[in-house]
Amino acid sequence: MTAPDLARLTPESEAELAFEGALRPKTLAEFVGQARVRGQLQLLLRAAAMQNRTPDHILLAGPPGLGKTTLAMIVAQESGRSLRMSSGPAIQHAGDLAALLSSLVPGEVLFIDEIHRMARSAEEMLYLAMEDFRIDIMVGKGAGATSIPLDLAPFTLVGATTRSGLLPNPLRDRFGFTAHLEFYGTDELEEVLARAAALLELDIDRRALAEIAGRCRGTPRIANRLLRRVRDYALVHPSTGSGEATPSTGSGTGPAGLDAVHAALELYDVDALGLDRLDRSVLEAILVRFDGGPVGLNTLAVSVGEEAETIESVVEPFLVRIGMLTRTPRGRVATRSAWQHFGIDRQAQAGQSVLFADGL
Ligand SMILES: Nc1ncnc2c1ncn2[C@@H]1O[C@H](COP(=O)(O)OP(=O)(O)OP(=O)(O)O)[C@@H](O)[C@H]1O
Repeated sequence: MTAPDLARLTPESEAELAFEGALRPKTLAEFVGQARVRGQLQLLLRAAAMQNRTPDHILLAGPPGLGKTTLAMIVAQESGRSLRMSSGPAIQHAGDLAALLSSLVPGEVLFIDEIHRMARSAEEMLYLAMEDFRIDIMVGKGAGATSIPLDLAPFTLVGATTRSGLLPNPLRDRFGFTAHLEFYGTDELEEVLARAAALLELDIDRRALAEIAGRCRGTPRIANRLLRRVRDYALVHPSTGSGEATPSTGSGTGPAGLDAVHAALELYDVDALGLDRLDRSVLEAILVRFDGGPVGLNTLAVSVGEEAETIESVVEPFLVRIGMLTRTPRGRVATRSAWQHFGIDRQAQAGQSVLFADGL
């Protein structure tokens, strides 16, 4: 049995959703990192407040777990408006969207997660709604069909996407502002972790936090998830504390320390760079089965038994960012760092592949 994927990027259970909810920053000031995006949003919200109008529509683009939902909630909170949440996969017909839009109260913030997965017919309805706060509802079919215009209450749409390239240009152009969320630096992640540890009243030493920060793929969701597993580990194995007495409890084991982090992350199959089982199988497939590449996305997906979309939107962005993978017009190619990280000798590997190709 393989270890559960700690670094998988969507919340996996009700308990995890509740855990994420408890740790979500509620204001822009509490939101760690992404300084440029925070500044841009602040300006946009202040200008709208000064003119007493709904803020412009906002598109949040970036890999999963970087804070898009959190920012949508903050936009509503900071502009003193209520938030309605939906997602692209839940809007499969224009009628679904019409029902949602026509029930918005004036000034409401509508958050559509995974907006790139909305039905095409709904997308087209959204163009008019975003621009003129109006939709046309089709009644009847065929030659007798008529369209009835319906005025909507003004609203702010906040769309989130992990694949902004899939959004049609007319939709992308209707957002007044697009925020591109970047992976977080280790200092920022340490701050995210220190904040979460304080909220969870978890006693953990600074070196342990720094170690987790370096192993969470630049992603706050994974940072919080790893923290939770380390907390479990330290609870079950109190001897993995830092050894320093905790002033508050007087306990001899002290705060959770580096040993707990190393042991918990090894148990959950997260390596020194934060790569998890899927990251490693993608890289190993490229290195061993395809001689380092180039290999096409679909072939790669079949070879590791995973959806191409997951590889493209979840696995690759981080591997590209840490310089292990490049995308070329001919396919994915592993870099020298990837060969080194896996300790595979490129020449020896090429020799083996020739033998296989010759049927020897
Ligand atoms: N800048 C941040 N500071 C502190 N915590 C953060 C930050 N960004 C995200 N988090 C935490 O990470 C978790 C995931 O964030 P969120 O749900 O907003 O990500 P997302 O980008 O919407 O993910 P998805 O694309 O899967 O919907 C939340 O628990 C949130 O508290």
